Amino acid sequence: MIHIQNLEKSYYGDGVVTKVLDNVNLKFERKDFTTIVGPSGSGKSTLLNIMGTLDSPTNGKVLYNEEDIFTIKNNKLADFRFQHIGFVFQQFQLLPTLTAMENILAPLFARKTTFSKQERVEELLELLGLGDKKNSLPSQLSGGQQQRVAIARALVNSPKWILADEPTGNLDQKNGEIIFEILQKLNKEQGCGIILITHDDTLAKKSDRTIYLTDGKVVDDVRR
Ligand SMILES: Nc1ncnc2c1ncn2[C@@H]1O[C@H](COP(=O)(O)OP(=O)(O)OP(=O)(O)O)[C@@H](O)[C@H]1O
Repeated sequence: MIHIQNLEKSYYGDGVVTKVLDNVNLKFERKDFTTIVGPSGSGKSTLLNIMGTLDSPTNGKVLYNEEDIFTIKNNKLADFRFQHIGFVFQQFQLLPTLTAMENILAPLFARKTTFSKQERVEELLELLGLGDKKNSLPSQLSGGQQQRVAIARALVNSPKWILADEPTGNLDQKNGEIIFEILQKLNKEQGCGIILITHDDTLAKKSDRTIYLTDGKVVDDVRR
């Protein structure tokens, strides 16, 4: 479970304080596919980045199974992220000079694993329908295929959570739906908790729960 308590994020500049997140309190369970929606600038990415330890709050706590992630020492934070969280972004963020297979393996570089890296990458390529693309460079792949490589990379260490910031934002509707269905399957069949930001209302309505943010505040929380 992820438990967010009294979360606040403010930016200070030119003598002005901008409150981007205002007293956010939420609990997330791994069984749910949760979407976060809201107008541009409402604080969605800031919230997800803080939940993923990519940014820090001004006040408040983020607990993973009761552990306050902002008390974890900096040198241990990368390990925490590696074990618990897979990130997926709108811009895919693949390394352009590495093949699909090498991109998927990148998070395991210089890490010892209890599983065979080669077997894991083959399994993921198969799962995401990329079996024939393992030696392709990102530039040789379509947007949908690049996003599937990015999802495989996020999954390589079997994280408990996937945090996805508009993963379908750069894709056409059909590819957006394919990506959404892959994430849905991961949630329902492998118990991977999904928290996904989207501007697409149709996709949001297909999720188990939608959190609505406006001006940094949770204004609605709908379960289906
Ligand atoms: N480093 C920063 N310094 C100052 N203000 C910032 C900084 N990062 C974000 N903000 C502000 O915080 C607010 C929330 O930004 P955020 O990216 O979280 O919104 P969002 O809901 O994800 O928007 P979008 O849908 O456009 O991606 C915005 O008003 C933005 O300008």
